Amino acid sequence: MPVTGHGWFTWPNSIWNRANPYPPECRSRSTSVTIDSAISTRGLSKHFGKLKAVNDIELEIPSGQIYGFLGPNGSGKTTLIRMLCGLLTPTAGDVQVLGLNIPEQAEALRSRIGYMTQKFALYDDLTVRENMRFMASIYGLPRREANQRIEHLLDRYNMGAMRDRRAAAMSGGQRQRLALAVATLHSPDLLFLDEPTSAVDPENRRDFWESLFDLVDEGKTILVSTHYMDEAERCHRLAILETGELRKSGKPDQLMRELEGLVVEIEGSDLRQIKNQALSLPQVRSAAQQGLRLRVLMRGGDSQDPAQLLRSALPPGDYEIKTARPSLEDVFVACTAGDE
Ligand SMILES: Nc1ncnc2c1ncn2[C@@H]1O[C@H](COP(=O)(O)OP(=O)(O)OP(=O)(O)O)[C@@H](O)[C@H]1O
Repeated sequence: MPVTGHGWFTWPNSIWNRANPYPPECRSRSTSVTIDSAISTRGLSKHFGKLKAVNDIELEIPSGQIYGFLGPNGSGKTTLIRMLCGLLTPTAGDVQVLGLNIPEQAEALRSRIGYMTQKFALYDDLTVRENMRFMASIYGLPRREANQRIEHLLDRYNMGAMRDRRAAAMSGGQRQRLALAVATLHSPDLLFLDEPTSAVDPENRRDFWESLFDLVDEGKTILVSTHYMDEAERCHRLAILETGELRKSGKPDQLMRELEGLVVEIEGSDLRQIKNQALSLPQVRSAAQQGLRLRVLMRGGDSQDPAQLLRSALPPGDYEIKTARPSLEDVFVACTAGDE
């Protein structure tokens, strides 16, 4: 039967089998990794010609958690994930994943990770069960074990009734569930999810995240890339990326707390005009309207209370100024060039 999808493990074996595809200057210098780290990188870089797609990234990703890469299009999320999986050779740096040096030991890593791409990598002409059977054979699962896993996952992800449906005839949310089932068929310790919710509606996104927390509850580690703030906020920890650089990392609530006192909301009429006036002040980093309010991020470093400062700096008018709780979007704006 002809297939139209692109399976991850159908990529050339040469990717995996090269004895040591790493350039000598970036072979692993250290083999020590703390027991709680699923992933550890030092000076990790990938350059495509002059473009620094990923530049000098240091990461320590704990096991048993959901770790997020938050960044806009082109910030290097996919490139980073592909290097961590051993699918792309770094230009420089050290990578350890599950205690293995990558890419040298990528072959040994292969059976311990699952990878779900934003396009879901399904075979449209195969049914749900055929997709699963095919991937089980690629993972090398014995027939009996494969059948048990397939039945378990069909049940777990509510796909029993659609087992004979072709992937092409499934909705976005159903395809997403199938892609997650396929990526976890071989019970990997570590899951890489590259923008897994970009093609699904909010309800399916919510269910999908619940499934991720179930997997974490079973001891899995999950690395997920996203450009949605609300998704990033669900992660235990995250790294904010921009133009291949790591701008900030930490727990979402800790990152938001760091901005406490610097976010101000203005409610009133003529918000577009107030926005321009606010942006002309040197203490204002950014201003963006959200419904009936103008959200203003201040630069900090000033001893005066930001709300008070704005009240005295803006011309009098029919509006109210209040300090607001920082959001992850504020964190993102504060640590990227999004305000410029
Ligand atoms: N094989 C390649 N050759 C040349 N440039 C590349 C290659 N792969 C990625 N890039 C470039 O590297 C940069 C980072 O791309 P990457 O796909 O990693 O970003 P991303 O954050 O995953 O983006 P998106 O959210 O759009 O998927 C981009 O400028 C991209 O064009």
